[in-house]
Amino acid sequence: MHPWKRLLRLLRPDRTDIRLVIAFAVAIGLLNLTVPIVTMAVVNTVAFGTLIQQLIVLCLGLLVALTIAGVLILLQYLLVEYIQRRIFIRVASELSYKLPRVDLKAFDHRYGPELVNRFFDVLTVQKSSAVLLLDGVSLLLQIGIGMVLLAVYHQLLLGFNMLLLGALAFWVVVLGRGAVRTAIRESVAKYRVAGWMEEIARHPVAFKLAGGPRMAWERAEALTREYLEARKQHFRILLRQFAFLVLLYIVINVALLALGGTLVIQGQLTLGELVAAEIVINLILATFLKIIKYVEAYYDILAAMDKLGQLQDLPSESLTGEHHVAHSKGASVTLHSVSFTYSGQKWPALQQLSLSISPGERVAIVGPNGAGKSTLADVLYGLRTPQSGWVEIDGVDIRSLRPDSLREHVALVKGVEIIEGTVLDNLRMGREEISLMQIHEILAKVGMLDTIMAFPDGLHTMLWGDGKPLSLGQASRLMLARAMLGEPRLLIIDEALDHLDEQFRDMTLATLLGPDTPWTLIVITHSEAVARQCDRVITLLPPARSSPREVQSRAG
Ligand SMILES: Nc1ncnc2c1ncn2[C@@H]1O[C@H](COP(=O)(O)OP(=O)(O)OP(=O)(O)O)[C@@H](O)[C@H]1O
Repeated sequence: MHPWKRLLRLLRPDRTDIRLVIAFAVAIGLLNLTVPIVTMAVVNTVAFGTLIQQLIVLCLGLLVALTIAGVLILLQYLLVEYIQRRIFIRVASELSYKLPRVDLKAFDHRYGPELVNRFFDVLTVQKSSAVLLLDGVSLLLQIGIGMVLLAVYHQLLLGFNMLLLGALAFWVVVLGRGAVRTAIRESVAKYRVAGWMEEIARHPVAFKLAGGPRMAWERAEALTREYLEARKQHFRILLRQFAFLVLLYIVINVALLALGGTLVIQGQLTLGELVAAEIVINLILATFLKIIKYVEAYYDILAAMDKLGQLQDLPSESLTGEHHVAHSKGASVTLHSVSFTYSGQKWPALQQLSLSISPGERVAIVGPNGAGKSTLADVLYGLRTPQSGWVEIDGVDIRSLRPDSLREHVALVKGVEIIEGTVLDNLRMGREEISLMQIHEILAKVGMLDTIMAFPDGLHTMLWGDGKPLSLGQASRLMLARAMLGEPRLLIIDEALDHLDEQFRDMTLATLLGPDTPWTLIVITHSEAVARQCDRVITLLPPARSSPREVQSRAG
């Protein structure tokens, strides 16, 4: 979608306020016209030596007009402030609704947090739209009204208007060609620099390697060069547009003084009219040199909309489908010839995989790196849809279920995903119905209760995105506790137990395998000791590059 269309869509809910801002700008423009008109009247009054009372009346009239204009300016300022706030709220709420629902494949080739940096462009949209609405509109009106006024003074000045309009059209269409494209390219380059800085901060240990700082510097330098090149291209267009405005400013100034003077000499224009016309012209011309600032704001806003569009266009999971209704303990799982290939990959990660897991069964999935174990977990959790074959949970094809409904029955523990918040926030994850008693119980079961309670703030201890102040093993146990709290009917654990020491692993396993647990358990692991404790071990082999693979299964 063109950034312009995106902007219109974003501003649509504010259209009434925007119309008001424009209406105010028209009124302010008209009221400001009283300045040249009164000046003309004063010049004529003084020239003909009329009474002082007339001067007082003129000044009072001017005072009233300018006071009304002042009030309108304040109201306009207020409205634009509200529009800015609403833009922020709308973009923030749209994205916070969208991001948890984004289809995982959107992040296969892009790093999500880096992509989300584009949210900061909402500030550009806010600031630039304020500048354009407050000053840009009145500037255009000032030019428009000024031109009408000039046309009223003399038909020769009408000709001048036509020339001016032609010059402006040339300025926008010809000299401005490619400006939106270069503005977008500049902002892409800007994000690449920011993304690299983020990458350095994200890998503090890797960049402490002997060559790390040099690599960080060299890549930053290369990306900065790319940015400068993109900025130069954009600036070239701005500069040529600005140079044309300066030229126009000089030519018009001189030509109009000469034209006005000639008309006065020929008696076709009064002295007062010449002075007023000069004021009007100078008003137009003074705004001329400022136009470039607004044009740059306009290009920036479109580039920002393009960036925000990258977030708005992220594909979402479909929220259609049935709600899953099943109350039995433990879900059954069946895979029917499931094949899945990542986009851009030549070979499948899963190839014609068939297996069946009974309700309440505890199954270990083992296999070498790259065998497709994590991909299988993603498929079962509804994060990825097989290109062929299908998966049944409780005998229901998961394609016909709403993903959120499926995840009320299925939980996946994969990696360490600690969010910035308290321990309690991290455990509940919005499920306010989970009681403190349940939380204490589950923390004790994964051997984390003493650790958490030893922190001065206990359950209210703040955790940071990287899991600090928890160790990797502690954070993994917190992830397990988070999943178990939801009492899923299918619990999939992707290597989380492999991070634990023997004591905590056995303790957690005892909880996971306990006779009263409500789930069917799938544990993906590289640990023989973990696999041995399960009812059954399924070995996944890397997909044969030419023929369907075998699934080996043995009792645990
Ligand atoms: N996001 C992705 N995009 C493209 N290919 C991927 C992606 N994720 C995994 N793969 C590929 O899919 C195959 C299976 O990967 P998967 O992570 O499922 O293996 P795994 O058995 O879990 O491995 P490990 O034991 O190392 O965790 C691998 O060949 C991998 O390169």
